[in-house]
Order: sequence, then structure tokens, then C-alpha cells
Amino acid sequence: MPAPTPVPASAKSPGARERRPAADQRPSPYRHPHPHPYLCPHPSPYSFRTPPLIEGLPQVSHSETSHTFQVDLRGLVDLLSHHLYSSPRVYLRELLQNAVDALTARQALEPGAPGTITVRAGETLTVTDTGIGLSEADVHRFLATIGRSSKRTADGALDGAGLDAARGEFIGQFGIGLLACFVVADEITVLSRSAADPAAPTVEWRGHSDGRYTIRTLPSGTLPEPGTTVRLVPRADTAEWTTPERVVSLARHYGGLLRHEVTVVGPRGETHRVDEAPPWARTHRSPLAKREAYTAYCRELFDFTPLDTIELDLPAAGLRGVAYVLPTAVSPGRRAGHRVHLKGMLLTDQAPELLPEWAFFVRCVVDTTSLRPTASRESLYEDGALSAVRDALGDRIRDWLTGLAASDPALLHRFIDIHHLAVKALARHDDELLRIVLPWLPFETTDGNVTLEEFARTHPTLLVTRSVEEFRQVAPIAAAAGLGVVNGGYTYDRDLVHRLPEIRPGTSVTDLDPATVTAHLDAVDPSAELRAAAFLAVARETIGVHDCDVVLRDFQPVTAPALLLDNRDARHERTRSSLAAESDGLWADILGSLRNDTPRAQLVLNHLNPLVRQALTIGERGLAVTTAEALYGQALLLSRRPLRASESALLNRAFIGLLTHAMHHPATAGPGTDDSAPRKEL
Ligand SMILES: Nc1ncnc2c1ncn2[C@@H]1O[C@H](COP(=O)(O)OP(=O)(O)OP(=O)(O)O)[C@@H](O)[C@H]1O
Repeated sequence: MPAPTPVPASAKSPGARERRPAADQRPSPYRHPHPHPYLCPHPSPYSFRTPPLIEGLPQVSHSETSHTFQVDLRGLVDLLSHHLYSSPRVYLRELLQNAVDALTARQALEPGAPGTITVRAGETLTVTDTGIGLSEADVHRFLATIGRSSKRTADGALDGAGLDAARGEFIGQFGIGLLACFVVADEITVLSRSAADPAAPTVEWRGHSDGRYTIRTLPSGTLPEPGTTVRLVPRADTAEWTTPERVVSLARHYGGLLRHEVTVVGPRGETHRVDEAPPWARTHRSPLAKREAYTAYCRELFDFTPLDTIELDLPAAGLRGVAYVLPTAVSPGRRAGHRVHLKGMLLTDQAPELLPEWAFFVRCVVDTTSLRPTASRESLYEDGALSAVRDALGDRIRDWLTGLAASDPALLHRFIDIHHLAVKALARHDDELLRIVLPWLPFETTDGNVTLEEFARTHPTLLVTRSVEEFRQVAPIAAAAGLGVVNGGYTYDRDLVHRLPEIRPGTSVTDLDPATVTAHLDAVDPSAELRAAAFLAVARETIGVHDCDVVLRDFQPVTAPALLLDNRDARHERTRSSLAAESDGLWADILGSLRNDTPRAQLVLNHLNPLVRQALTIGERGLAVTTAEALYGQALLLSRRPLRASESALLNRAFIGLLTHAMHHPATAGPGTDDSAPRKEL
């Protein structure tokens, strides 16, 4: 609270004593005769002292003078408003919180004492509570001393008679909260009557943002009941935060879950009750009514209809609340902000640290008694309690996921449909999550889009491709050959598929390479191979310049004329060697040193395909070259990978060649056709 100023009695008003600096002190508005952390008569750790003696150096005698820090209240308020608190609106939170703590303290002394908080918004703003109140000594001790709080003491001992039991229940602890009011007002008045000391007079304390304060005592009947009223005179430049409408919405925002009656009274006497029991604190007629109440609460708080609702209840942490499953996909990088209430008072609506990172698909609202706030009271203090709560809430959400698998697979599917990409991203790093969700995640396979669990039932060995294009190349052929191939080309998929055997013993996963596929393609009859030898020789010579071998096999589907087995490593190697050939000097050496023996690509011609069968009978060399290029080009297109310039040129050349041949040799079919044009035999 504001800086204390020792002041002598003033003639301002009867009973008023204004405190001013003593003559022997440096004139500072912040000096005060009462125990004060900044004006402590004891040597402070920050006092300037005689330097320690250093061996070997001549000893000089120093006279010791002790000083204490002075506090510049304006600087402190500036620090709080611009750097500690995110918005001026926190003034109301601090006032409500002090009122709640005062009610808690009074009810600890007098169980059954009235517990109401009334906020009046108009030209001035007042917050009245029926709490413990303050005596004159309390005012000096706590209200006028920054960093001093009746809710804890510096040495850890309990402070304040009879309040020991209630201490754990207080929300405040730092002794700076009331300063937040100086963010919106230059003057704060506190009128208080102590419940602890019935004979104590009413005290009026008036503090100014420049550090001055006055105290006067009034007859005890001035306030009919014990309690406190804090009054602010809002400043013009921050008036937007103290309008009646804003006050109602701020009171709802911060105080909606308070366990005391909180009412806001507008300038014309209209009243708004802002405290409202959350759905977990109410009884519901039926499970359906309960579900509806939870859903309505989510819409009101977060403005979405949840996919599902997970009740949270951790008695050991004094935590109750709910996690709402988001109905639309979100990026795992954008962790949801959770609403955290501390003993009913909203601490923050942006606390991602409440849940483990992987639980980004839910948004929570909780009320807890065990977590600690940081001094700004806008985020959670990272300590053992927070990490235990985080783990326990994570377990609860995992239980929900696993429970869903058994109780509501349709909902689990909807959940995975929405969040699978993000879930995959996180499952890679979270073994537990992986275990829960992997069997349920959809993957692109040669059996279509299925879960790994389904796929592994029919394919004990899963082959996984390294790229989408590899999958596109081999999927139809592998499927026809009965191989189970998973597209591992999408982000995270290959990593995840490789982890399936950990979760599903008996399943094996290997990377697919071209040799695996060719091994499943049937060799052709030797006599057929012999008949095709001439064409194959031309094709090998023509396509060989593209670092590609040509083989003839029988395979399904019959409709596929040719299959190009190529992989990224082989292509990189080809790119590297062509660059090396074009470069000289240093680059050629560097590129040469990167050489590796990756397998060449393979063009597998399908001997069962009618087009290939006809091509094998071509007797003219020119047409055989063009046909081989056309088959290679078609296989390239089927592989769906981007074509390089030389490959596009090859395709054009092949089509033009075929067209030209068709125009000049309309009847060309194979050896024995009777076209008249001269032609070169194979
Ligand atoms: N409405 C009130 N009723 C009774 N005492 C109050 C009231 N408001 C403030 N006080 C007294 O003033 C002291 C300082 O209040 P302040 O809000 O600055 O800090 P705090 O609530 O103790 O801690 P924090 O900085 O964490 O909020 C409190 O510890 C309490 O003793």
C-alpha cells in the first residue's frame, strides 16, 4: 500500500492528523515512524557498510553510516500499471479480493457473520464489505506499509490475532494489491470499523498517489456495522474502466465464482448480482440437465459448443472444474488459455501452464485453493503444486480418451477426425498419448484410409514409404500383390508407424524399398523374355541414359503398363552427379565426394498389359526408341512426382515421335507389316 508519510497533527479537520517529515530527516514524503520494510531502523542488507578487511591491504578506518531505501510511489505505481499488471482493470480484482479476505477473516472469528460485498458505481466507486475491518493500528501497520500484509508475515510467523486458522484461505499475500487502485484514481479513501475490537472507533484513511496520506478517527457509530468501504475518485484519463457498465462486467469477470454475495449497484440504484454458482457446484435434476448446464456454461464463457465435457475434481489440490473439448481443429503450437480461479477469484483466463502441452485440444475452467499466483496475480507460480496438478489433470484427460475408446467409439472417431493432425504431432513425444491414440489414428494405406489397428490385423508386416510419391508409385501394384503399404510421406506418419510394434507386439514395420516390390512381381516365362529381348535391349539403351534400368515382369493390375520404382535418394544422387559433371574445380570435388551408391531407378514393364505386349513386337528401331520413351514418360506421370525439364522434354519428344510415325507409317505394327517406307530394323 501507498507510501507512508509521517505527519504531525493538522488543523485541517478536528481529529485529523497529517503526518509530515521530522526536521532531522531528509524531506521525503515516504518516511514513516512505524515499522516499515523500507525505513527499517535495523541494519538493512542493502545498507552501506564498512567494506570487509582484505588481507594484505593497508587497513583504513571508515566511519559507518546506515541508510535505507526510499520509495517513490509514483514510480512504483507506474511500474505496476505498465509492467506488472496487464490492464488497469485489475483495480477491481484487487478491491474484491481484499473484501473477500476481510469476509474470510471475520467469519473465522465469528462464524455466521454477514458476508456481503457491494460495489457502487457512479461518479465515485465504492466497494463495501462486512468483513473484519481495520483498527487505527491495523491501518498504519498494513494499509500504509507497502509490502506488508495482514495475510502473511515476513518471518513466516502468523500475524493478526485469531486469524491463524483463516490464513490459508486468504487470496492476498504480497501487500501491494491496493496500489493497483492508483492506476485508475489519484485518491483512495478507506473507511473501516474493526470487528476484532468492538470498541475501536471508525478510522478514515485517505491516501494520495504522490505518497501522502491522512488518518482520522470518527465516532464508532459512524459505521453502524464492522466492515470496510473503499472509495475511489476515478481519474478522467482512465474513466473507461470505472463506468457502471464496465464495473458490472469486471465484477462478473473476476467475481463470478466468489462464494459470497457480490452485488453491483448502478447510479440509479439498479442492482446486479454477479456471483453465480458454477455447474460443478450445483445439483442437477438429471444427467441430461447436468450436461446441458455444463454446455451452456461453456458457451457463456468461451463462446463455443464443446465436443465433450470432462469433469475435473482433484480433492487433494482443492480443485474443481471442467475441461471442454474443442469442437474444431487447432494448431498444437497454440495452447489454449485456461481460466483459473483462486478461491473463487479469477486469477487469469490465459493460463496454458495448467495442463500438459499435449492437451491443447481442451479448454478448462477451474477453481482451486492450492495453486499460488505470481505477484502480478495474472499467472500461476511454477512450483511443485502446479506440476502435480498439471500431471493429475493430464491423467484425467488421458482417462477420458481411453475411456472413450471403450464407451463411445463414435465420439472418439469424431474427436480424432477433428484433432488427428495435432494429436499425431504430440504423440511422437508423448509415449502415453501415443499408446492411447495410435491404434485409432487414420493413415493412408493400400487398403484406403484406415487405422493402424485395422490395417495390422490383415497385414502383420507393414511396409511404410518414405514419401507420398513413392506411395503413389507402388500402392496399386503393392495392393494387387497383397502387400500392406502405409503412406509414410506425410509429416509425422512414418515416425508413428514405426512405433506400432511397441504398442502392438507381433506387428513388424519396415521401410519399403523398390527391391521389396520387385521381389513380389512375377518373373516372366523365359520364352516370352527371349521374344522381348530385342525391344528390351533398345529400351535399356534409351532409358539407361536416365540412370534407369528396364525389366519385364508379370504383375497386377493388368491395366498398369509400367511401374517406375525410384526413390528420393536415387534422384538426389542423379541430380548430384549431373551437377558434378557440369561443375569444375572445387564444386566438382565437393559434389564428387558426396557420391553414394544408391540404387538406380527401375522401369518395370508389365508383360500382362496389352500395350506392353504390342510394344514388345515392334521391329523398327526408331519406333522402339520412341515407344520406350513414351512408356517411361507415362510411368513418370503415374508416379505423380514433379518432372524435371529433361523429363518433360522426353515426354514431348515421345509424343511427337509417335505422332510422326503414325502419320508416315500408318500401318506400322511389327515385323512383317507391309509399309513401303524404308526403315531401320532393330
Ligand atoms: N477491505 C479490507 N478490509 C480489511 N483489511 C483490508 C482491506 N483492504 C486492505 N486491507 C488491509 O490492507 C493490507 C494491504 O492490502 P493489499 O491489497 O495492498 O495487500 P494484500 O491483500 O495483503 O496482498 P496482495 O498484494 O497479494 O493483494 C491487507 O493485508 C489488509 O490487512
